[in-house]
Amino acid sequence: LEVRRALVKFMNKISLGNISKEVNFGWDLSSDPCTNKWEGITCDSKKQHVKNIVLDQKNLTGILDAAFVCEATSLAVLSLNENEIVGTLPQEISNCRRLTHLYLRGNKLSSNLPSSISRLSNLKRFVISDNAFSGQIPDMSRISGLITFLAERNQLTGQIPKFDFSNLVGFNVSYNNLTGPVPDVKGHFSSSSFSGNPGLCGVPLPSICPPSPPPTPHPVAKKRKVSYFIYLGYAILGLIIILLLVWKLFKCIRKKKSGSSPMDQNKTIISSSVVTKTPKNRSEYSITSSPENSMLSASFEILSSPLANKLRFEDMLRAPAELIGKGKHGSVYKVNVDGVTLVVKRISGWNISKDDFKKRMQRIHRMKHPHVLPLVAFYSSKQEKLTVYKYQQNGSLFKHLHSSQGSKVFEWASRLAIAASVAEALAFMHEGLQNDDIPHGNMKSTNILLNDDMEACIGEYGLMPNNQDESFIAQSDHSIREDHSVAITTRNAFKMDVYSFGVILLELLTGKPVQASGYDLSRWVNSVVRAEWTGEVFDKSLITDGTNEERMINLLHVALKCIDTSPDARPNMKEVAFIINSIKEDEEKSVSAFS
Ligand SMILES: Nc1ncnc2c1ncn2[C@@H]1O[C@H](COP(=O)(O)OP(=O)(O)OP(=O)(O)O)[C@@H](O)[C@H]1O
Repeated sequence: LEVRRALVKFMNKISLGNISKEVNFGWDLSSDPCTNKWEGITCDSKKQHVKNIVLDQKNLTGILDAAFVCEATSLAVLSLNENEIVGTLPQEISNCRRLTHLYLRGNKLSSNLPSSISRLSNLKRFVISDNAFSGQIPDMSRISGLITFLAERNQLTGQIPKFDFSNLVGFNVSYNNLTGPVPDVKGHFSSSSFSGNPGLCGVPLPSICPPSPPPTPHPVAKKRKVSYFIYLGYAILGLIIILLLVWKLFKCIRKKKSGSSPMDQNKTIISSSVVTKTPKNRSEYSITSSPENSMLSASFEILSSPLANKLRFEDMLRAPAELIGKGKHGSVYKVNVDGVTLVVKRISGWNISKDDFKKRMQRIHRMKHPHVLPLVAFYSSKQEKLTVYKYQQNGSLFKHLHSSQGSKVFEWASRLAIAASVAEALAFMHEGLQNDDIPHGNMKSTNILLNDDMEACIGEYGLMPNNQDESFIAQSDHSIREDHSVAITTRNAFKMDVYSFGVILLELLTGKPVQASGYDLSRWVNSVVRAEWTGEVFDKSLITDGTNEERMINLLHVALKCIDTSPDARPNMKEVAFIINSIKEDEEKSVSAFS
């Protein structure tokens, strides 16, 4: 029964709940996959174990949940060719230990191939042609029985790993972005197996590889050469130390003479504390060598916060910085200044003038709400925009919901409290900033932070370009990009926040992370609800905790309204906050009635 349940879940996910209603299709809990011959399933002769699942060309548009399908531990053939399956090929595919044939040709699968496929030791045929897989091909050299590897027309990169070409009868990696030399195919394959990869070279391709580095010298000569280099290294090191000392001495004398500003010191300190990328060892957010050097402090604005009273820009830049995140919209550093831990966000890719950014930050700062993380300070120059917040050691909502350390704190009452406070805070910000056209722009569970009392605070408000910059938003917000009905206008930018808030509600209710985009989760929930399996949507831990299902359904309805494909049909945040608060009040009443 366990296997049957897992297979139904697999089908539910891969078909997005649109399971065929045809008689004899099967794939439901009331029949048996073997004796009732579910569509596409072949079992062993005793009709006890599922051996093959072949669902080619079945209009499947969901995601492939390998953990569920691999509960059928005898599975040997999984064939899902010519569908429209999205998402990734999950690591759990290696749970299908007996798998011999995996066919995924002609789908919309993307992202890296899981390294776990190298553990599928019984694999004979592996076909992933015509998808959008990227990243490196995992090492499959240990799969001795592999006879076919077809991966043409994907976006694979890196070098071709080791294969035993003498065993392979089919091999094709053409039309990817692979690089480096073609391995020795022992004459088994022609150039058509490798063509369409501009970075590949060598036989059987016409392009010749650049000469390899000269052969390593004879051991004795090499040893002599090595010791020569060691001595030379010492000499250079000595010279560098002497030069450094002279330079330091010179600097001290000059400082004494001219009483130089502490700014001069930043150049070295920042460079050593933050990853360097740009030439001349400028740090990622080093601004000292920019033309605006003299205006450095002027561009840094400390906002009235008890935290920031003593904060100086120089100290912040001088402090050791740890890179804790690098997203599409910038890098985030954790910095400790005089015992206070701060988070500095370096915003990238936003063409906003220094003055506009300054006005925007000041405007946002005036909107104070207990559930919005206050800006401690910001820096705005032509090239650089930085914002400073207090570090929240309890981390983000994302971490608590989805990381393996996910704590018990996240029972229903906490989730409801988080939903209510975030909705209220967002409603407050929307109301105050409507006329200034400043929505949040990037609402997601990593931007909901939990303060010392484990209360939710919205972080990074308004750090996204205004929606006038259509291309930026279109790239950055998948939910919007996928939401074809949305023309990106100023008017519905606030409704995009509502959509994203709806996705956060779905994360709270389902306990499932957003996969490639918020749209995936919305689509899945919508499909399950349409199929009248609403109960299936909810996080198992909520169900086992005995959470009141009616209130969960009420919150789910709010979420579904928020993620309506038509922005006009979505409620505004004030309405959302009102309903969530009434659900919360109901909950509190019922709890006090029981206690
Ligand atoms: N004030 C803060 N305190 C603690 N952690 C924070 C704070 N601000 C951000 N973080 C965490 O730092 C990490 C990186 O933040 P960042 O904003 O770059 O990530 P992101 O939201 O996933 O990406 P992006 O904003 O670029 O789309 C996230 O995990 C986020 O939860």
